[in-house]
Amino acid sequence: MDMKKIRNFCIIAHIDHGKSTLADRLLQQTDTVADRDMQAQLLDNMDLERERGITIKSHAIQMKYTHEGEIYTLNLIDTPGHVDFSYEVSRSIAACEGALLIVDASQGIEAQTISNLYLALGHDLEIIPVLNKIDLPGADPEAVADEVIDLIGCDREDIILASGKTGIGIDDILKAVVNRVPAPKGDPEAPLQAMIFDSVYNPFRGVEVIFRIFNGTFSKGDKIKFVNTGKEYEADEIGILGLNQIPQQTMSAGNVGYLISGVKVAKEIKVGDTITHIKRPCEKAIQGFENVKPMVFAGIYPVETTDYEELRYSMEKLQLNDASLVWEPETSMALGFGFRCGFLGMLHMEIIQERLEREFDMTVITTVPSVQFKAQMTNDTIQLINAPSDMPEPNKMKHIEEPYVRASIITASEYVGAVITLCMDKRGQIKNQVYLTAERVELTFDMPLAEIVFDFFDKLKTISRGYASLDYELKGYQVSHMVRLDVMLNGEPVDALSAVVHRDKAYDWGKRLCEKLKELVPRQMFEIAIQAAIGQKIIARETVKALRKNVLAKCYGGDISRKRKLLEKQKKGKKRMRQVGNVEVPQEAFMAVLKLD
Ligand SMILES: Nc1nc2c(ncn2[C@@H]2O[C@H](COP(=O)(O)OP(=O)(O)OP(=O)(O)O)[C@@H](O)[C@H]2O)c(=O)[nH]1
Repeated sequence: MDMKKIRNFCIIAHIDHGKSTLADRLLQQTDTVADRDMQAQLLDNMDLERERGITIKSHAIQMKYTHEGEIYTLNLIDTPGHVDFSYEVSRSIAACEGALLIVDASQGIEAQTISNLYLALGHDLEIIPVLNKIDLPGADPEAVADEVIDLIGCDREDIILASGKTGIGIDDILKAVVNRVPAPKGDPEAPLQAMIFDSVYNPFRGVEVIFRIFNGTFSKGDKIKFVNTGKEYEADEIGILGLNQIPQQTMSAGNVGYLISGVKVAKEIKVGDTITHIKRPCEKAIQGFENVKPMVFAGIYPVETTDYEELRYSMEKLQLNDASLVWEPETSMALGFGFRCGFLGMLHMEIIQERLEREFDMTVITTVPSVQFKAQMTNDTIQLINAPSDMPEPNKMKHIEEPYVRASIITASEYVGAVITLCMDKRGQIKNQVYLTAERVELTFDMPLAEIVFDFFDKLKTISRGYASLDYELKGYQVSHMVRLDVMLNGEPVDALSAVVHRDKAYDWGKRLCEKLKELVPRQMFEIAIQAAIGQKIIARETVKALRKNVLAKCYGGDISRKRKLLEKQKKGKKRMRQVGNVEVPQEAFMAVLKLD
C-alpha cells in the first residue's frame, strides 16, 4: 500500500463532548458500516461502556475514503476518555500523526480537552479543532472558537463546525483528515518496528494485539519478538481492522492492524511494547514504554465466605482480559479470605466490581480504597504500604511518603473561591490560576492522590453545580505524616475498617467514622462501644445502646409456618452480617468510610 495514502488519526475530547457519536458518523459516511448495522456508539463494544456512555478501552478501525479521485486509508484510533487510562491514551496518540480535537460548542474547553491536547502536541500531532454539537440551542460556537484559538493558536478558518447528531461538518472533517494530517513516514525495507497500542481479549482466539507499524514489513508466519518482555511468538494471523478483522498476508510501514499469536493471557502483552523480527531485529524499542502500575488498592471479599474459591476463579478470568488488574490473596479477621487488588484508579475499581457482579454473578464487599505509600525504614530500605496492615511499627521507620498529583480544574469564575477552599481542605496547594475567558478559569493544584481517590470529584461537582472538570497526573512522592487509624467494636479491632490517614485529619476522620458506624451497626442485646484509635490512643467513641430484638413478638397466635418464615428471614439477614468478636456488623458498615459526609 502506498504510504502517502494512509492517514492515522485519533479523536481527543473531554468526556461527553460527543467523541463516540462523531466516530460513528465518520464510519457511516465512509460506508465502513452499513446503516442497517449501525448501532449507536459502535466503537464502545462492551455492554458496560455502552450503558455508562464512556469509552473504557481503545480500539482502532480502518475506513476507505475517496477524495479527488484517490482512495485513502484512514485509520481511526479510539482513545479512552478517563484519567485512569491515561497511559493507554498516550500510546494511542503515539500511533497517530493527527488528532481531531473535539470541543462541545455548548460547554467549551474542559480539563481533559487540555490534558489530551498537551499529550497530542507532545507527540507533534497535527491538531484539527472541531466544535461539536452546534445543533444545540445552547451552542455558542463564536465564544468557544475564541477559547480554542487562544488555546492552540490556530486561525478561525481552521476550526470545523460539526454535529454528530445531524451530520453537519462530517465531510469537512474527513477532507481535513486527508489534507491536513501528514502521511506516515517510515521505511518498509528497514527491520520491523511496530508498537502495540492496545490488546483485546478473545476467549476463543486468545489475545489480539493491536499495533502500528513504524518501520519494516510484517507477514503472516513471521517469527517475532516483543522487545520489552523478551517473549517470542509466531504471527499466526495478521490483518486490518475494518468493522470485522480482515486477514492479510503482508502489511508494511505506516499501517495499523491486529496480530494473533497464541497469547492466552492479557498480562503477557504490554501496551507500548515493540514488535520486531527475531532474525533481523530493530535497533531500538519504540520510546515511551512503561509498565503500568496500580494506583489504588482495596480488598475484595465474597459476601458469603463459602464463595471464596468461586471469587478466585472469577478474578483469574477477569485478569485474563484485563492486564492492569493485579491481586493477591489477603485475610481479614473481620471478613475472612479475600483478595488485595490493585487498580488504575477509582473508575477501574468500580468497573471491576461491576464486572464481578454482572459477568460472574458474585456479590462482594470492597474495603476502604487506599493509595500506595512508601515507608523509608531506619535500616535504609523502602517498604511499600498497599494496605493499613502493611504499616510498619513507628519506631522502625524514618518517615512515610505519599503520592502527589498535579491536578487541573476548569470552572466558572464564580466558583473559584469554593473550589480553592475545597482543594485546600484536601491538603492541596494552589500552583496556578489562569483565566481562559472572562468567565472560565483554570486552576492548578498539587494534591495528595489519597485525597482525590475518595469523593473529591463528587464534592467538586456539587460545589460548582456541575461546572467543573478535573484532570490530574502523577507528580511523584512527598513526605507526609500518615498514621494508621484503627476501629474497635467492644475492644475487638475491625481490621477491614482500618485506614491510613493524614495525622491532621485523623481526629475528624475517627469521629465521623464512629458516628457513621453508630447509625449502621444495629442495636443488639448488649451495649456496643465503637472506638477509633491511633496506636494505643483512643481518639473517638460512640455507643450503641442495648436492645432485644424479638422478631416473634409480633406473631401472637399460633401460626407456626409464619413464625418459621420469620425465623428463616432473620437467618438470611444474619448471613449478610459479619461477626466481629460478639458484635454483628452489617456489610454496609465496611463501606461506611466511603460515605463519610
Ligand atoms: N445535540 C447533540 N448531542 C450530541 C451530539 N453528539 C453527541 N451528542 C450527545 O452527547 C452525549 C455524549 O456523546 P458521546 O458520543 O457518548 O460522548 P463521548 O465523548 O464519546 O463520551 P465518552 O466516550 O464518555 O468520552 C450523548 O448523549 C450524545 O447523544 C451532537 O452533535 N449534538
